[in-house]
Amino acid sequence: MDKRDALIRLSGLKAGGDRSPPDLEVRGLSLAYPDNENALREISLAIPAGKITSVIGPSGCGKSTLLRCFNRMNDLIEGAEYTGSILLEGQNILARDTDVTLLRRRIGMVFQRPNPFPKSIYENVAYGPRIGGIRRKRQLDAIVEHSLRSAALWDEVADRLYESALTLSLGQQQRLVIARTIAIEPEILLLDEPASSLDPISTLRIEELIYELKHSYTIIIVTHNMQQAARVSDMTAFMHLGRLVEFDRTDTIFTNPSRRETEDYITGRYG
Ligand SMILES: Nc1ncnc2c1ncn2[C@@H]1O[C@H](COP(=O)(O)OP(=O)(O)OP(=O)(O)O)[C@@H](O)[C@H]1O
Repeated sequence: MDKRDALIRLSGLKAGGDRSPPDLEVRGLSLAYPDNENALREISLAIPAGKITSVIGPSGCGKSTLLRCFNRMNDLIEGAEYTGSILLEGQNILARDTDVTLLRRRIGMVFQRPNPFPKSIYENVAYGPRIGGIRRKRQLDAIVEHSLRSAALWDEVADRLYESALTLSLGQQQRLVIARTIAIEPEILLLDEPASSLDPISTLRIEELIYELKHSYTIIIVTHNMQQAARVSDMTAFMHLGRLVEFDRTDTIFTNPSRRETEDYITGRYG
């Protein structure tokens, strides 16, 4: 089995199948936590495939909660209850019988703070493919190199692959986490404020990387940083108090929003 076959097998794609990102559509999604009945209220939106969608809005409006619905991370929160559906290629991923492990392979997530494993740089990236059944060193080497290159980190770490990931700078760690996510070939990437703990230069590198990655993935990014949303995304969703207020092309949201609440937020009148 060559590397591509291995990746295809891991991602559940058909052999020789295309890598065009799948459609993702949210329909009437509501979510309640025990102490917040309206964390999400009747959200509906179609995430365009192969594009970057930003989710913006004031603190506590439900951005991260929405993001976590896409790979069922809210299942891990006791008492979180949701209704509605999210269709991935027409199949409701919120259905009880969804294989959540496979789903999380198809929809990878990167969190706010880099969370590499306390292992070598190589092991961080090889871990997922190995769990997925790839054992041959040559194949793993190829996946590690490809993933690190895709995450724009290879040149900085090629000669120190067996050093601890914790010796990397925070910005490098976040790119490593992105490489680790890419290594299992997801189709969709969820990024929850991926640059918020980074310095401006590392932030710029992550933004450039996100922009590059959109050629291969559908990306949904939660950000507090409106300039970042304006710079990197094709589409922007503005949320407030658990509702989706407006969803449109990013340039429209930032230059000619149709809702007063959106305008107030992007012009800094609140939030
Ligand atoms: N694990 C949880 N348990 C209970 N309530 C939660 C949990 N996570 C979030 N909430 C609540 O749900 C609402 C939405 O939170 P969420 O974190 O999704 O908002 P956010 O827009 O991402 O906020 P921020 O920008 O501050 O990260 C808030 O009222 C929050 O207190």
